[in-house]
Amino acid sequence: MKKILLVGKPNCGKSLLFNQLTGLRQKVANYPGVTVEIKSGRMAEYEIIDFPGTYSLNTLSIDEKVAVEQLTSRVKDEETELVVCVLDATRLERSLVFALQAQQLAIKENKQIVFVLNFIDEVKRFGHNIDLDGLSRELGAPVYALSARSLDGIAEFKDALLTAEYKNFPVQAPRAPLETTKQFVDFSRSLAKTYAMNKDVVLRNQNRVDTFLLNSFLGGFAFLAIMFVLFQSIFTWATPLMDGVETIIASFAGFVTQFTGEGVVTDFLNDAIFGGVGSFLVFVPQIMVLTFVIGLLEDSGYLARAALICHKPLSYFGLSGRSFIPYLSGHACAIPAIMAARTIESPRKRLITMLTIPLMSCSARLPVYALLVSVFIPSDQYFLGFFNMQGLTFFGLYMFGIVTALIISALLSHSKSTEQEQSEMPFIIELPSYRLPHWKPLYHRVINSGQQFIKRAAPVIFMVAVGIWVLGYFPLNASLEESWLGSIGHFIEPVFAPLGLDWRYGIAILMSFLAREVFVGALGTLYGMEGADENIAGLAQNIMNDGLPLGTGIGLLLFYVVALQCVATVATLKAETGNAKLSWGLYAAYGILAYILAFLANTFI
Ligand SMILES: Nc1nc2c(ncn2[C@@H]2O[C@H](COP(=O)(O)OP(=O)(O)OP(=O)(O)O)[C@@H](O)[C@H]2O)c(=O)[nH]1
Ligand SMILES: [Mg+2]
Repeated sequence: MKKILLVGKPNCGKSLLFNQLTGLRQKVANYPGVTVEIKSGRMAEYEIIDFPGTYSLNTLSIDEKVAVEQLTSRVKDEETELVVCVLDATRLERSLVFALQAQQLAIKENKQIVFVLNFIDEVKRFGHNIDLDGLSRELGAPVYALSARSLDGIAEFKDALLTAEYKNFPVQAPRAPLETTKQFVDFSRSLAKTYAMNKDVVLRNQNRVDTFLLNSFLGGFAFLAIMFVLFQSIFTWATPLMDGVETIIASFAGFVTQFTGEGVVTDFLNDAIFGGVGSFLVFVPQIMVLTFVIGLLEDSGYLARAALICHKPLSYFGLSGRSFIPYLSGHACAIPAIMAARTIESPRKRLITMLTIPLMSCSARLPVYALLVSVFIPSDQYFLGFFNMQGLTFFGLYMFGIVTALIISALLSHSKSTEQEQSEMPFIIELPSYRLPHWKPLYHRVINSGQQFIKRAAPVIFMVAVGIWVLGYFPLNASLEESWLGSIGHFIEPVFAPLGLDWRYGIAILMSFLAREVFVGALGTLYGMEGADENIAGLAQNIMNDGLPLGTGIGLLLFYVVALQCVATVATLKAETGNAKLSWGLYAAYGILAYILAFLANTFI
């Protein structure tokens, strides 16, 4: 298939353009280094390939190096028809250096290249007009202007690609001789001077906000406030939605079981389906709220600033400011976060970041946290009369994960050798413009997060719920305690007794090593079978009736903060580090640490 390559500097809108051309939904966000892997999609008879952003072809960081190697080989590929080089029209000078290098590469392979000036909506808003023909003559290639966001000029550009109109333009070199790096930089500067809008205009608004947000004292304070609001909102905003889902499931269960009458079918539906799978569906809104809040932050332009503010404090723990973004996105899911760590320049800091990302409280932990917090922390207690205690505990759990990750990072980086130290790269990050988040990708991301959560966890939870139910139902007419499940449970009980937990929790915890969310589904099924049918989705109330002490509850929560119960994360770690032993070792190590913490909390609180 004929291929079109989409290249350009980081954060110039390649992925948004890719999405508009192919109809796919690649991740788009307002900081450099969002795309770390090549992705392809189709537009008519063409295959469009979205590349990770690169500042230059002679580059420093690992992720860019990989991208450059891929780019070089793809340009050589016979099927490659065209290179589309995307430029940020509001930052022309910075975009041009790479653009000119990419052009040189294309010319060498006798491939056609076109330039796309993206962000034309912003350029227009500033009242500036770019002379496209003039720029095209200077560059010796066709130049198109468009906005991947407002869709201005997209249809025309698509047309130009489909009709291969660019072929009328012979492959030729730019006007200036380009050999040394200085010549590239000088030519970019002179083009920007003639064609780009006045830099001061763009920077003025931004600088006003940044004097506050990047100020070492106020900025630090603002950072903490933003993080606090972020984690609090997951709890407070989602509560009414979760109550709504709970009510829907309960009434649906009532409606369905009305037809099945009394007997084994109703028991099964109530316990395994509504009690097991249903009690986990209650948490879908929370995952969507979390994705929404992280998405807002990612698309606003603040993240790169946060990375900058955090660079110094993080470096005390052997990490880099660049670790901040993977850490934050690890709160949604560890898998993309581990991959995002590719943008970290230093191999050692990258490894440490990857090994500690699983301690960030990912969305799969949310159901477990929410359930246990509502059991152990009263909903009507306030700290200083203002902060809800449940919300604060939630925040505390996230913090516990982060602090543990920092401590482990510090310990790991302690053994640094001088040779490795010398190979460390400087921390550089480009600050993007502040922007109102784009609703469409954000909307898709939020919906997608809910769907993915269900898709990933529901089959496992379903199987576990059914498995538990069957084992618990037989031998017929025996109590749960005397069932097959009960016998297995009592066999493993001694392992969990030091944590203050009985065999039912033991089963739920063991099962949750398949995936964390299973804990909720497994407990839901178990309680359903114990005859708490009248309160299908009200699992929290059922656990509360058990009267477990606070220390046990906190121990259980800490266990879930630390344990690495996600096989997919281990697989990603294995792929990214190339070290299977290390990855499974980490799975075991975090499991043991989690157990010790739960034991200590149960014993001493
Ligand atoms: N206003 C405006 N915003 C845009 C336009 N194109 C992209 N954006 C925004 O710019 C940011 C970066 O877009 P991406 O598509 O992620 O950029 P990218 O080039 O793929 O970035 P990397 O993957 O990091 O190299 C996002 O916040 C987009 O919503 C545009 O034409 N106008
Ligand atoms: Mg991208």
